[in-house]
Amino acid sequence: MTRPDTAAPAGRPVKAAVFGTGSWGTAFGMVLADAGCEVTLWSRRQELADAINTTRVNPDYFPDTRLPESVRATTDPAEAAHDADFTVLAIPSQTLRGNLAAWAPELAPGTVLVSLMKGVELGTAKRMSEVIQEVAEVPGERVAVVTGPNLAKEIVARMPAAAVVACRDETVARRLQAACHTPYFRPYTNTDVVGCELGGAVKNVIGLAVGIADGMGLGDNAKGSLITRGLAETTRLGLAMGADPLTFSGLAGLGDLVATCSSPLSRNHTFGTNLGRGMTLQETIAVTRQTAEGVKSCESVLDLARRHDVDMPITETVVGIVHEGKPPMVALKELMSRAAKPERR
Ligand SMILES: NC(=O)C1=CN([C@@H]2O[C@H](COP(=O)(O)OP(=O)(O)OC[C@H]3O[C@@H](n4cnc5c(N)ncnc54)[C@H](O)[C@@H]3O)[C@@H](O)[C@H]2O)C=CC1
Ligand SMILES: O=C(CO)COP(=O)(O)O
Repeated sequence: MTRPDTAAPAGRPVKAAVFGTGSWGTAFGMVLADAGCEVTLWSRRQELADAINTTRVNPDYFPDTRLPESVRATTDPAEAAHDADFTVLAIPSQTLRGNLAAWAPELAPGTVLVSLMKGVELGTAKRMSEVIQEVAEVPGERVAVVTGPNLAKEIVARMPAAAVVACRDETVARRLQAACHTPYFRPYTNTDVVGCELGGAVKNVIGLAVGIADGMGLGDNAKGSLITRGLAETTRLGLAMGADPLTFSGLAGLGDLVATCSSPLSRNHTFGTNLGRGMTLQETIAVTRQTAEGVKSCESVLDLARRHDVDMPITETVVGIVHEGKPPMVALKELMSRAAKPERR
């Protein structure tokens, strides 16, 4: 594939480095390769990089999926980053700052940094694109976000999905859109980076809430109510932070929320279900082998809400259950007995 814009040198394929060889890093690396990019995955572990290079399979995450020939792996950040047009970050949100500080000196000049992460940093309440700009010292125009209803296990099976590619600079968004567009993966562009990132981070928290309700056996009316009111509180926060409210009725908002809240493949939903069934936090953490971002980000989302003076009762309830040991039944009673109010306020 030649580069999708005239600004880039012609004559070689688009190159992408993907830092993080877990579920989404591996799956998105496959999407990029299927779209014609040359992809280098960065892995923490040599055995995993070796396995990918020799068997074309990531045995830890997708043992039944053969990765395209144009995907290779390395543990050397400089080798992964070399000459990359896109540098994709797919690690747990709370580890981004430290990791990126180490990788920053190796980044290819002019590379576009792409966040796949759906979290908010604890302590600073910063979105991932803000952390990237700060640590890599790049302008917002060189930072993009890919988000939407993209459960990695379905993507590696090449099942159809749409997504959002967001960047303040629409030309950059279009370049990335072209670099990851395949017959099964349909990316739309958006310039509302704030809204797209908030949609992804808060849906994990609402996914936990819906999971808890499912685990408690509260039924589908409760689920529909939580999804809708969850979207309402996400939109309230977004408005306070300057996002476009329409973003939340799109793929980064409603689309992702519906997929997460209805799928047993969602780690956040499953985490919540286990809590709702009566497992303790420690037991639930022990059986969750992958990243469930909402568990940490519920606190940073609530922090953001307080900084912007926004009421987020479902997020507050999730923090109460997950981090303050509040029994789900007590939390439910509190949520249901809040003062009556109009729907749109
Ligand atoms: N799995 C999915 O379906 C989707 C995940 N995401 C987001 O992508 C991000 C990554 O999630 P997944 O790939 O699913 O997680 P994962 O748990 O499957 O993989 C995380 C990867 O990061 C690495 N890692 C863990 N701790 C690290 C550290 N301290 N330093 C460096 N590397 C570390 C792991 O070795 C692994 O390669 C999250 O923010 C998640 O919300 C977004 C869309 C879909
Ligand atoms: O973000 C996701 C789908 O788009 C994945 O959700 P989980 O992290 O809850 O598995």
